[in-house]
Amino acid sequence: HHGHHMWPEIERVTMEQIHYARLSVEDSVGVWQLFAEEGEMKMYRREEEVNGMVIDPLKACHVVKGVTGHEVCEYFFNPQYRLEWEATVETTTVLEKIADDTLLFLQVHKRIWPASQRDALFWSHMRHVPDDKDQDGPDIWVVCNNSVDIPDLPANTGKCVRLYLTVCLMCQTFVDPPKDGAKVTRNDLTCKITYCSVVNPGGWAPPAVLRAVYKREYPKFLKRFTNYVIDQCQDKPILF
Ligand SMILES: O=S(=O)(CCO)c1ccc(-c2ccc(C3CCCC3)c([C@H]3C[C@H]3c3ccccn3)c2)cc1
Repeated sequence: HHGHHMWPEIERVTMEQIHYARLSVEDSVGVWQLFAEEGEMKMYRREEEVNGMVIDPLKACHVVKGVTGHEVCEYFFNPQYRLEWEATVETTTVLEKIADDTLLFLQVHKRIWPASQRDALFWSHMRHVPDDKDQDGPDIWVVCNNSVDIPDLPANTGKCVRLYLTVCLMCQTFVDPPKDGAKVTRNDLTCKITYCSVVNPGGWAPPAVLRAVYKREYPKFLKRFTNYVIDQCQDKPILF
């Protein structure tokens, strides 16, 4: 797939998003506000507007027991599971298989009152980031979603307003080695999840309204997704 014309952008955006996901909210540029906290899940946002449109960057940090980062990324990436956990997506279509780990999606999102209905055209790339030099480096899996413009699929021609997104789901897996060489079980697994997203709604909506929708929808979204993965994995062999 390295011959695909989108590949240089996919490579650049994925590596850039991994860099930003790894920055802790403490030492990141700009002020992150904690706007939601539920158990291990902490959600931060920065208030940013472009041409009067809210595009608040979001960073969510979550810790989930009993699954690996590979499993979390697989359920996020693979279109066959999408409609089982994505409550705000009406239809999802794979327009092109760029590679086994890279797909081009066209998604129609459900209308979220009072905003008009949105669609999104984006590539989605899943990658296992090799450990650092030493063996016990972090075991990281990521999925990066990034909007693209395709002349044959122009924005805003039908009923939907085209939104623009850059999303990165980064997962780090930790295994607590069980006593005396016993087999690793799901109880020994901890997955540290960092979810970063910037969504440009593509058309003006009242900032206060959009921020209320973000505040309500993002915690629901990440909780529903992670609970879905835990549920799907619990009686399956571990995928490291
Ligand atoms: O992680 S993904 O790549 C998963 C791919 O399926 C992803 C997640 C979320 C969105 C999305 C799309 C539309 C909206 C807004 C914009 C104006 C009106 C709706 C929002 C804001 C409202 C926030 C939100 C957060 C989570 C779920 C839905 N709604 C988010 C897109 C892609």
